[in-house]
Amino acid sequence: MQRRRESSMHGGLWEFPGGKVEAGETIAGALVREIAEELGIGITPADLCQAGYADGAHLPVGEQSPVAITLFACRAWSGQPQCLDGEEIAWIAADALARLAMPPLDYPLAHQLLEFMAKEAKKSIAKTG
Ligand SMILES: Nc1nc2c([nH]c(=O)n2[C@H]2C[C@H](O)[C@@H](COP(=O)(O)OP(=O)(O)OP(=O)(O)O)O2)c(=O)[nH]1
Repeated sequence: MQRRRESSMHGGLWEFPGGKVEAGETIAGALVREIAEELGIGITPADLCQAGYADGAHLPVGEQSPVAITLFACRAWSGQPQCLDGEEIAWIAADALARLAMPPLDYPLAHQLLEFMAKEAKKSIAKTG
């Protein structure tokens, strides 16, 4: 997880690393670029698997935002993550994410990530068992 710069919108809160899709990019292509910029590691679209999605519909009426976030799990990368853009970065266990102070959409994403990981674990047990 990455803690946003104090001076930014949602400053000081923890979020999944990533960022906005630019014109002409795919969502996965934008994530490859953002992860290189923010963490200095190399990932490829082939290693990404969609793990969640959240938009204003996940928030209470009156708190809705125009932002939509797609969450990807990444199975492999090259290099060591460094904090190049935020205040700090940290590995956080998925079941502890909801206790972090995060922007609103990251809570439903953290919940979906737990469900995704549980499904993946079941698949892996079925394959080996
Ligand atoms: N992670 C997260 N971001 C949110 C939520 N709601 C919301 O408006 N945002 C905004 C904050 C940021 O402006 C934007 C995410 O884009 P970003 O990570 O590229 O952040 P940024 O604008 O500070 O960075 P940048 O374009 O300068 O690189 O979405 C939310 O619930 N979670």
